[in-house]
Amino acid sequence: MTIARALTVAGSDSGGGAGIQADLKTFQELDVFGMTALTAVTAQNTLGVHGIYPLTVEAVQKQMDAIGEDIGTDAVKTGMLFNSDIIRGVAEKLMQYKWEKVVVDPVMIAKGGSVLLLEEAVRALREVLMPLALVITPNVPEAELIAGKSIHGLDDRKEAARILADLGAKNVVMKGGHDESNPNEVIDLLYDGRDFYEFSSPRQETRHTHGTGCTFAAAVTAELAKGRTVVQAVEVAKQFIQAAIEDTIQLGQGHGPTNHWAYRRRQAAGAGR
Ligand SMILES: Nc1ncnc2c1ncn2[C@@H]1O[C@H](COP(=O)(O)OP(=O)(O)OP(=O)(O)O)[C@@H](O)[C@H]1O
Ligand SMILES: Cc1ncc(COP(=O)(O)O)c(N)n1
Repeated sequence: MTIARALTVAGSDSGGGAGIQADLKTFQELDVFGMTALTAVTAQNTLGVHGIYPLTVEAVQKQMDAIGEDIGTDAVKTGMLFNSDIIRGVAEKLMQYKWEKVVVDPVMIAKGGSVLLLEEAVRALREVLMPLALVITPNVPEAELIAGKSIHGLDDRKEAARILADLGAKNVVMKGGHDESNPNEVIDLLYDGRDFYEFSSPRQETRHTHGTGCTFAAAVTAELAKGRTVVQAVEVAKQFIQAAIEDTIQLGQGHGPTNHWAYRRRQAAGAGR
């Protein structure tokens, strides 16, 4: 039996809703064998981030070597990278192993405001990592910072997507969760350097959205690992995150995690009809 493989290079969320925990759960639910290279450990729950403990560049690179020299991978996702040294170290390994299906989720700030990417690292993200990205998945504040442009509504998002593509990302998915210009819908916008594609869903009224960004990007990565096109992968990821947000599981006292089982259960229920 052959199985698609995916590697996530990201931080650990002890609360299980975001970071490598969200990525592994998503890979598993989409029938992809998940592997990890940890960049940092966070002490985190639904109320916020209570501690950040970054790993050394050597530790991150050794983990990537362990995968590259033995198991290999069909796609790679990057999440919380924390500082410019880690970004440069990760970029070096992506090039060494010629991993080309690379999804960069430019994680910067956690829900409660904690900094998951130091300010000094934004330049390295822009200059070193973005040119290696097959897909980059910024939310609105991340896109504003990378593109150096304020964003209000869909036209601004399109303009920012063009700027990000000019920085080297082959495909840009501008996520719409933070775009409050449309109160009824969440539109994720894909730009492939030529055309725009819109993926829309009803906006859910919920505070249980911790880890939506990680989960969405992990689903894109899993589908790419299985050989889907970028458009197909984003389509599945949108359905996956919509199900995970709708079928809420209500854990913790703050921003709770999403439901990583929901998509598979819906598929199974649909197949049984
Ligand atoms: N209220 C919502 N209703 C439906 N879908 C949503 C909602 N909020 C976010 N999403 C979806 O979740 C994914 C992540 O979107 P968002 O723009 O919030 O990214 P993010 O800010 O990186 O995530 P997070 O808020 O977890 O940090 C996108 O696919 C988006 O469409
Ligand atoms: C370790 C870690 N990585 C990423 C995020 C952001 O998660 P998201 O933007 O998906 O809510 C997080 N809160 N913790």
